[in-house]
Amino acid sequence: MLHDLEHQGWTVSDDIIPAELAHRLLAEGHHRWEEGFFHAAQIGRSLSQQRIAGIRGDTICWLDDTDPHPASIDFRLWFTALQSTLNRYFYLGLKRLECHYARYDSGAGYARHIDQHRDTSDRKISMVLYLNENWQTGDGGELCIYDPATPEREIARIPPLMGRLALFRSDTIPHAVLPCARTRWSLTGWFRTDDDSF
Ligand SMILES: O=C(O)CCC(=O)C(=O)O
Ligand SMILES: [Fe+2]
Repeated sequence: MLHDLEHQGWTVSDDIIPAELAHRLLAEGHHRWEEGFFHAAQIGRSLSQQRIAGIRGDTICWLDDTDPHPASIDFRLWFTALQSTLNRYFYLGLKRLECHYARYDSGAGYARHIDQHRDTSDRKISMVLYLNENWQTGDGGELCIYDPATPEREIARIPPLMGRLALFRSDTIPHAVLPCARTRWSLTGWFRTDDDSF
């Protein structure tokens, strides 16, 4: 996995996250959704933020340090250990992960983009954990990875299966979410090199 991340800039694993943790995270996502904690996702940063549903159709719910949800707390422990591994292996100096639930309604997707914002390089590694049970071929919603040198060229199409984890470089890897045919759940995060601003 680390080898692929190093050499091709992205990697996928189906067994790195404990299955019971993924199921608890999905249940927690449903709960947060039902309680009304999701809001429309935006594109870009602060003042330039805009919502263009045609480009990015998900609604999101950020995790924060003070969340009392047991599954989130366990997930935080888990990705902190992953962060240590990435730092040991790549000397990246990662300090924290910012992370949100994402829920794509049927018909929604996310057009091709790169995760690192133009004016800051603090996002180093992107992580997406998929939380969809019984996802079928016709359900769409695949993560598409494109060639960094030729962004029109698709090099992988990854169905968002329950417990699957994708990791990729935030600065170089163009990717997109194809429109899904049913509700699509995930947790998306970015390992960053800056301190929390609070
Ligand atoms: O959910 C995915 O597969 C990718 C989401 C994504 O690219 C993003 O939120 O920046
Ligand atoms: Fe992205």
